[in-house]
Amino acid sequence: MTDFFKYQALGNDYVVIDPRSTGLPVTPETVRLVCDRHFGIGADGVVHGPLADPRPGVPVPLALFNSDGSVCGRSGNGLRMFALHLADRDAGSWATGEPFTLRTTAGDSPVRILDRAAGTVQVGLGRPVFEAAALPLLNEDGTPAEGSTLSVPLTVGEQKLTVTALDNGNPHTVVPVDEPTPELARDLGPRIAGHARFPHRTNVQFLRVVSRGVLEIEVYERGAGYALASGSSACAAASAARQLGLCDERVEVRMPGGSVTVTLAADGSVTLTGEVRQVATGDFAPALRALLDRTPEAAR
Ligand SMILES: N[C@@H](CCC[C@H](N)C(=O)O)C(=O)O
Repeated sequence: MTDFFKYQALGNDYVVIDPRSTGLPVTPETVRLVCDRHFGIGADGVVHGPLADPRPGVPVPLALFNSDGSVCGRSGNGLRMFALHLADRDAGSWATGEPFTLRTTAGDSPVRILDRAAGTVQVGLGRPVFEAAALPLLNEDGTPAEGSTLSVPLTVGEQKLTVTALDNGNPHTVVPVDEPTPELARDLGPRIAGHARFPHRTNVQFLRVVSRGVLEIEVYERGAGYALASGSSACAAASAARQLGLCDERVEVRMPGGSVTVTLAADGSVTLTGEVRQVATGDFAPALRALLDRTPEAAR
């Protein structure tokens, strides 16, 4: 039996916990401890699945968690890592390169392993929604905002920003800037992510349009903090740039951990393609397993 399978996508790392390999109770507390980079395995999040026996042609359910223990509806990188996990562990129809579907609280996402040796995996994230109610977004007075979220004003402390917000299974706020830097993401990112106008919080991308075919972003993730890469963030930045008329239907999105390709179809649906790699597989040491089994939820 194997307790965990660790993967990364351009440095955005997740621990896959497969209930067929371990009986570990996956709760917000156990996720926080597993993701702790000093006392646990260390990761930006956990993928828990499959939550039902995988059957060809049937969406495979799974759950996604950020490193702070919060549940998230979709993870462009997490879904692609789990797809590779199914191919690595189960082989068969999961490894043929034929598309299959993963199911999370945000809905169904088609995935496809394009090149197993190179770790090239693709996921479809559907059509993003640029509506205030979808995020949700509040007005400054705390009432629910309505209408489009393209180029809306957002005051953060003394700064008056113009941002584009959207939902692609997760809430995102794209901030066009002249120069995205890690320092900017670490400083302004959390103040936007936890802004009172986002009652569910938001992921944040600082965007520079290099050309109509190349975008550059720095990412501060809701529930995980500064990230070297993020799949749904790359898709959010590309979708916003497309809506604002700033990029073509196929763009390279550059992040500190590397680049992905985002394709924006005429119907608005978004597809992400990029590299995913397995990092490690292993078992929790008895001391850690004892702590994981003793977390409040696990103890119930
Ligand atoms: N890293 C993920 C996004 C994870 C979820 C996000 N932090 C949220 O809470 O919405 C990705 O690659 O999409």
